[in-house]
Amino acid sequence: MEVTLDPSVEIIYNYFPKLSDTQREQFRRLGELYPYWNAQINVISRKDIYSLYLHHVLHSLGIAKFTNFTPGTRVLDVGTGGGFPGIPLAILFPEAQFDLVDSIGKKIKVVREVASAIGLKNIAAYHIRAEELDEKYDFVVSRAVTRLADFYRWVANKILKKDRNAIANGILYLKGGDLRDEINEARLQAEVHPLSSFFSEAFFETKHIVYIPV
Ligand SMILES: C[S@@+](CC[C@H](N)C(=O)[O-])C[C@H]1O[C@@H](n2cnc3c(N)ncnc32)[C@H](O)[C@@H]1O
Repeated sequence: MEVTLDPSVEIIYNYFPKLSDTQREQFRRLGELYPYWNAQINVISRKDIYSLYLHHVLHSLGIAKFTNFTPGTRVLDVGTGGGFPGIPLAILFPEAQFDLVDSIGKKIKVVREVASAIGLKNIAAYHIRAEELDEKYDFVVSRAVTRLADFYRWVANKILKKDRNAIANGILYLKGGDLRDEINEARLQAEVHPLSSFFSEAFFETKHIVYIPV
């Protein structure tokens, strides 16, 4: 399906200038695959698909400006929807291993189709509720799923004890808006990092990464 995305994939290349040819091609292909799949199974609002690279791909990669994932790191993306933030992160960190889960099966179909079309080998996608998952990971990433207090209850027991990265294992949650109430409600020791310190576009002025070491 032909749609003109604004901005184009160049915004990803500009913020991540060291990508390999394979990674550049994988990011470019997302601009064809998501409009195609989204027309059949809604994973991004119809209007927002034009902002795929800014609102979805680059937003997901905010986590990669905050931390790297060393080879062998295991990452769980809870409530991944069509694959955000999991798919952009799996492209960027081909030697880390990503499990993407969602409670809606048809969204997982989109994740599998996109991952397979771009030859992503470091992803597995499962139709399962986060609370039912019985695995452990170095990091749990997520965007826009539920309030932090509930989220923490779902995933705190899924974090491996032994750290293998520069930052301690834990939760990396992409959030917008005022977070103080949510963090206080959850009684968590959380660090809030504004994405505007990594990206200059106005979209990121209200966006944050919440990092909760577990
Ligand atoms: C607003 S969407 C966000 C999707 C994606 N993370 C994104 O940012 O584009 C929230 C997603 O969380 C999923 N979800 C909600 N509760 C869940 C649970 N308990 N376990 C797994 N997925 C869940 C929903 O099915 C939905 O796809």
